[in-house]
Amino acid sequence: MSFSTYTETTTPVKESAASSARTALSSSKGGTHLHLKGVVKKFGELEVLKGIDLEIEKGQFIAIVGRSGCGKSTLLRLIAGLDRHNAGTLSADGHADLASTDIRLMFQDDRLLPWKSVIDNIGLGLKGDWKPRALRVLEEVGLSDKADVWPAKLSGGQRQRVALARALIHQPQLLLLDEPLGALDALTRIEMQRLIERLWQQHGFTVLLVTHDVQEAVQLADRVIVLEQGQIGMDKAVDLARPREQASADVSAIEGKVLKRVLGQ
Ligand SMILES: Nc1ncnc2c1ncn2[C@@H]1O[C@H](COP(=O)(O)OP(=O)(O)OP(=O)(O)O)[C@@H](O)[C@H]1O
Repeated sequence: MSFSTYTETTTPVKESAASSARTALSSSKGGTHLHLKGVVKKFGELEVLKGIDLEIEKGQFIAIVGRSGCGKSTLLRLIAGLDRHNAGTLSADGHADLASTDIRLMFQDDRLLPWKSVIDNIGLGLKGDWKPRALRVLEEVGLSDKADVWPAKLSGGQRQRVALARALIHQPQLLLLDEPLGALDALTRIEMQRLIERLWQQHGFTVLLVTHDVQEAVQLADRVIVLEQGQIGMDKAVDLARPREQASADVSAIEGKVLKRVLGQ
């Protein structure tokens, strides 16, 4: 995937024509969206990803968990096109690269520009009459009244909502979330989890969420993938009705299995 087709939510340098023209994806799942085959990533002598094979369906919510340093962020960065893999292939919708897929990436650090208002952060890099769309996505994330506010005046949770809005305005097909809720307090985190789930259900984009929180993974995802030592150690389907109660027996049972695997027990 070339850098020209990828824009981080931090630096949305272009408005993708494909994105504007594309109607919202159907929320129905089906068909392979993302296909990774034998993906290897090395940093010098260190082989971080050792031949990842992964098929993700359109509209699926995937959570990636695993011990610190197992390669979760590296995998996301390869899919985002921020880094190059050493071997294997990554393709989307049958194309030999990810060039035709609109991908947005969101980090734990919201990376808002402090010298721009909320709405100007959302419209960063966009051309034409983007303000009505920016106001719409702000409404979707529950911040209609914050359009003209400086980021410094917002709470951590509100800033992450703006970061989400900044991704949403591009109508992404694939949303990559790298520990986006890691720095939030427990209650704000739950609110954000619900928001992400609702937006995913409404928009139908595919989500890859990297998280350290196994409970969060099981609560939100259709599949939880455990990365261990650069390989997929577990690929667990979570076939539970939504919304899922944090403390429900079903969630806890799957959480226990995944946690065991993460801990290598
Ligand atoms: N640019 C880089 N140069 C050299 N080594 C790197 C680079 N990026 C990551 N690594 C190494 O690759 C391994 C995997 O890193 P990565 O950030 O993908 O792990 P992670 O699973 O996301 O960890 P964490 O959960 O702590 O965020 C680590 O050993 C890390 O030090």
